Amino acid sequence: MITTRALTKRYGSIVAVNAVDLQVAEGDRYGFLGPNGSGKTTLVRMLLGLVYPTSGEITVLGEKIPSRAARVLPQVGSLIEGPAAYPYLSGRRNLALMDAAGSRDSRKARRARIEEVLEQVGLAGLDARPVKAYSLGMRQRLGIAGALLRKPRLLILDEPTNGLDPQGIHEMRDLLIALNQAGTTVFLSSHLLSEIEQLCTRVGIVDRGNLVLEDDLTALRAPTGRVVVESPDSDKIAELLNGQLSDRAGDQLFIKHTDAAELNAWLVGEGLRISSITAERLSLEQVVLAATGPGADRIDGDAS
Ligand SMILES: Nc1ncnc2c1ncn2[C@@H]1O[C@H](COP(=O)(O)OP(=O)(O)OP(=O)(O)O)[C@@H](O)[C@H]1O
Repeated sequence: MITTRALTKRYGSIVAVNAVDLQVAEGDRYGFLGPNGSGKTTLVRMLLGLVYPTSGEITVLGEKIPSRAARVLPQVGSLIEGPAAYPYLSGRRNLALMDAAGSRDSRKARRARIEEVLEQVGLAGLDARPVKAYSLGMRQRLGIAGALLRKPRLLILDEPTNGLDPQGIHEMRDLLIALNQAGTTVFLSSHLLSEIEQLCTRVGIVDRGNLVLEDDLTALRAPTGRVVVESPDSDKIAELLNGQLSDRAGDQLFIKHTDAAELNAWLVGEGLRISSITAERLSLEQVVLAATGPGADRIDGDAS
């Protein structure tokens, strides 16, 4: 769906995007995660042919960008830096104007398409109020509705939840998951760890213009090979499993073992009491910290 090879953008002495190799597959919900100023907007703009790379290659839907942008972009919906709309016109009128550009269908078909996208984004009951009276969440959804008019195979969204309240963030997440399940590949940038963790199937982590890690979330969050055991008998367990004990924090023991159920059965068989036992998995935050080092505290962990 999207591939970049050694994609680089320099602004004078600033390297905004540095030799990035990106791989987004059909059906992904891909989260492009990085702190403010790490080059996300620049990369998104390059994907859409709005900014020209200094060097490197971009392929979107099998075609080179920017040279073949005119062929590809009709199949791509996008939302960058807040949706643009005419503030004194209604949402429907705005969508009609977006749709009019490039549509040869009948008026009836166009009206039906507008109602369909409004329904998709949860704005079916929209009245005649001008867009300037909308909440930010409504404007954001109207922007997505505009992006959906062309029934895109791919949605590219730059910080789609910026400025939304927790309810708005929740609705946007549900909307993007529903669109993805209906067949649309979603690529979005964000500086919010929790947003990516809750929404995405694949993640690319960018730090100061460099893609430092790219993988499926399930692979990043796979079991580490340790089991975390909490027990009032932690001293006895630590003694018994001395060779396998990898770490300890009070009554919490980190034991080298791949099967929590098996270990549990064995410990119980030894007459030891277990408060909790689970296979250890890293949080996305731990993965990001490991990939980027101390600078990663600039990525916000909290979406609210
Ligand atoms: N047109 C420009 N001219 C000069 N420098 C730019 C330009 N656009 C971006 N930059 C610089 O490139 C770097 C990356 O910026 P970019 O906006 O792509 O990051 P970002 O991760 O999207 O950040 P944010 O989330 O704040 O938008 C920054 O240092 C920025 O100052």
